[in-house]
Amino acid sequence: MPLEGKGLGWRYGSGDWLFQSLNITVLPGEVVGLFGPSGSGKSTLGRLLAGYMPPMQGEVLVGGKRRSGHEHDAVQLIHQHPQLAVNPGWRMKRVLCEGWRPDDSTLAAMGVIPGWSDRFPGELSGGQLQRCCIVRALGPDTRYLIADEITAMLDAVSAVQIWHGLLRIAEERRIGLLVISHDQALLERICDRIVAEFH
Ligand SMILES: Nc1ncnc2c1ncn2[C@@H]1O[C@H](COP(=O)(O)OP(=O)(O)OP(=O)(O)O)[C@@H](O)[C@H]1O
Repeated sequence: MPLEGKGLGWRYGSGDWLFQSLNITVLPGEVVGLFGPSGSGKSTLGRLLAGYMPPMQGEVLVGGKRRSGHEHDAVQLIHQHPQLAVNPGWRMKRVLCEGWRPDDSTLAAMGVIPGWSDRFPGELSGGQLQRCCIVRALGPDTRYLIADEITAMLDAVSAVQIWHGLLRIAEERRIGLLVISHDQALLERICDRIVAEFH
């Protein structure tokens, strides 16, 4: 069941179109990089594919079926800043279990340790919190993950650990990844192919 954007178009308000007639496909288990100039609309495209907002033109299909605007199950989006993606007043055990009850192997693969359970998000580093956000998004219904600059703010060691764990899980579960990044070297290293321009 592919994730497909067909003929997608978006603009904010009455501004110029960020993109029109844009086609993109991610297959199960495929790692696709999305590279483009700053402000070209990569994050916007990610939000459309994840169902955060309905496209102004075109459609998003999962397994050939058109999705409505508010389904977040099969396609999950991970943001650059995990601090903005969690409730700061919840302890991590509650954050982690927001969508599903993570199994031990997923927690271990992403390096999430039990000692963090009673902490609040503000008591974890950015990299630790990002790992938790990734685990939270890897519920049993997840087929595609949109990773929007998910390691851009992390040190190289944390970034390598996160990609190592995530790519392993994605391969095992045949989850398709759309990796949005400014880091061309990273994309070349981890992606099966790179979509470098909007068309
Ligand atoms: N909510 C919004 N209202 C108005 N304009 C917006 C909104 N969100 C984004 N934009 C504008 O739309 C354009 C595309 O933004 P977007 O974040 O999708 O680009 P991007 O390619 O991901 O950029 P970057 O690589 O810098 O993160 C930018 O010019 C941005 O200022």
